[in-house]
Amino acid sequence: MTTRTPLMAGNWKMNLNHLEAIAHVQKLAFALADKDYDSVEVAVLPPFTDLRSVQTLVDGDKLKIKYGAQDISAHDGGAYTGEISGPMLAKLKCTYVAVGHSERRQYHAETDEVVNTKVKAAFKHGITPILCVGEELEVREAGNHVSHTLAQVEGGLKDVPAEQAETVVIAYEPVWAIGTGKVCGAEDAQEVCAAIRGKLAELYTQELADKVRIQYGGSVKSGNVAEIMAQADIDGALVGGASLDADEFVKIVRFRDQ
Ligand SMILES: O=C(CO)COP(=O)(O)O
Repeated sequence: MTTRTPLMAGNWKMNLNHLEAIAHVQKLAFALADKDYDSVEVAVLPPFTDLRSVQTLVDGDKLKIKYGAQDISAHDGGAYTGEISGPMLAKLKCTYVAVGHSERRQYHAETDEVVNTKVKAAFKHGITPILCVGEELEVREAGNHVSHTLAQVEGGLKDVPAEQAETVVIAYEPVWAIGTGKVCGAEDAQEVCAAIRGKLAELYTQELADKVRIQYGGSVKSGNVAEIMAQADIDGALVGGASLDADEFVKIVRFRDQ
């Protein structure tokens, strides 16, 4: 049997300045016990301006919490005003980076091609991409949610070799469930996550597909996380709003108690 350690990651989006970030991570560190980290990997994805502060705290206090960024430049350096490169994130010891979040696709016109170059940039610098995929409401209503999402998986992983792809994290986040309070039904989420695993098996091997962690994201809270995590192909959650409340995020990490 494959054992995939669940990954609970808090995507803070554009919330919490660096001082608030320190206070928030300290609260999480205080509340989480060693036994929590034994069975779940816990990560936060703060804004870029918080990363150095979070790194200093995690290093200084030897915290088990992991952290990462919300985006990465496709380029390693140069005249790209406003962008943050893989080497910069690697220097900050980021474990993860979210790539292709629907808000980047929507507001920054990120295509699957752009997302693919960012996935490759992350791997090049030893950072694990959390490849975000998921359909808009019209797509689901038209019944095309599976094919739409699988095309994003295939596009995001184009020409990514198996030895890298086996460590990718995929986050299935139906756009209509993000920040809306409308959680995707656990079985509906499972349908798409199982199809994503099937696609990975087709692109690579079943063995590789069985290793990859697939998260669900979209209005995850302590009240619905247990049902979501009970699904066979869901290996964690990418949590937006609820991750800004430390107590609530800790309850999500302890989904087995909910
Ligand atoms: O986009 C999300 C995480 O990346 C989900 O956001 P919410 O949990 O606020 O719906």
